[in-house]
Amino acid sequence: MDMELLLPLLSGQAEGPPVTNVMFLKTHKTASSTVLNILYRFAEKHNLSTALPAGGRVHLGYPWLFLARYVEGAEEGSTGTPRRFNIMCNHLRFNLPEVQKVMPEDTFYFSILRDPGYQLESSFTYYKGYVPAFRHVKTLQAFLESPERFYNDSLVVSNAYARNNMWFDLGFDHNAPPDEGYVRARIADVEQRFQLMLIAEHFDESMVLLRHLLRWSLDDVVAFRLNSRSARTVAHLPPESRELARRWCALDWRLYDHFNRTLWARLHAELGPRRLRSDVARLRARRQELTELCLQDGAPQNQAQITDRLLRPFQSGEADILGYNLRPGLDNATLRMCRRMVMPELQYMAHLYALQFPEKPRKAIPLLEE
Ligand SMILES: Nc1ncnc2c1ncn2[C@@H]1O[C@H](COP(=O)(O)OS(=O)(=O)O)[C@@H](OP(=O)(O)O)[C@H]1O
Repeated sequence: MDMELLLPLLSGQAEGPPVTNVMFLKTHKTASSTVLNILYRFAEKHNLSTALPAGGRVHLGYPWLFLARYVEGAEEGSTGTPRRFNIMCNHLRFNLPEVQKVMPEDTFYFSILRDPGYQLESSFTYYKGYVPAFRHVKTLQAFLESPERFYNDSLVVSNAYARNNMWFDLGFDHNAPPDEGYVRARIADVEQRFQLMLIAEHFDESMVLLRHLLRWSLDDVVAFRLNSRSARTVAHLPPESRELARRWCALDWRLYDHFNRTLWARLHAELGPRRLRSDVARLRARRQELTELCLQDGAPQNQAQITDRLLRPFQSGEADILGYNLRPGLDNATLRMCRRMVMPELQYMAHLYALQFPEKPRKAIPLLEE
């Protein structure tokens, strides 16, 4: 008997080649940069094409609804139709017909959600000076006590980060009243298009299911936490304020609550509790191994501590965004692998862009040009 053929079955891995056409809707402040790193690494490893922002841009037209022309090289397809890509994962506001112009028909669609009680706090710190609704209020608690004093719903686009940001990213009206029929209809739309919605609070379980559905290897979905804040810049809201945040972002709360429940139902249906436990344990053990192999001090560092400028993450608002130093003395192959795991989003995007479009001017990364 050919053991090679049996191996996927024995390890519980679904049969068939890995899925290589993938669209990830990168929502905001939801652990989406960690997922993007996973997708960029997969694209590079398999020499896949990625739908990258055109020219000097760093996202795909956000916060405007996505258009195919925001993608570099989309217009270069044969017979007048846009070119198709394997992987799409940069920030965009979802607009299915335009996404379908650049992604193949058999694309796997997925996204990630986070409890708005935490997502909004992360957003407040990160976008404090940028979002009109946050600009003139000192704390999120003060904002949540009387949001109508600070929030002008006619500033639809610039205030998108201040209310129901995930709903907005999905392309819906984030100021709509949370009426039952409306909410259910939009959730049904998401269910119809997206094969999977990950949950940031259950990141490892989410990765295990993603890996199973995409038939990827364990290392493909092992990642370090990217874009996290130092403890100093995280505000711990009291439970009442968290509740207010969930009420203020009622559309996001309904979305999150629904997909949190369906994630667990799917984990049990697709994997079962024993396999889930053992897969999560394997994922964590492998991450621990790679932490010891790759990272100096095994923990994230702030901007000033990161010695390699190319590994410094973009900073925003009042958030102190952390990155990593690599262990010195790594051999070339290990260094290459570890470097990609800690490379911040903008730098990795510029790197992929240069690989994919060698004839075009390099993407300029502002924070690296001091
Ligand atoms: N693996 C994992 N599990 C759970 N949470 C994680 C993970 N990776 C990143 N994070 C947290 O996600 C927050 C950053 O989100 P994003 O990368 O989506 O931000 S961004 O919109 O791209 O700027 C940021 O949250 P805050 O620290 O609360 O700001 C990260 O700490």
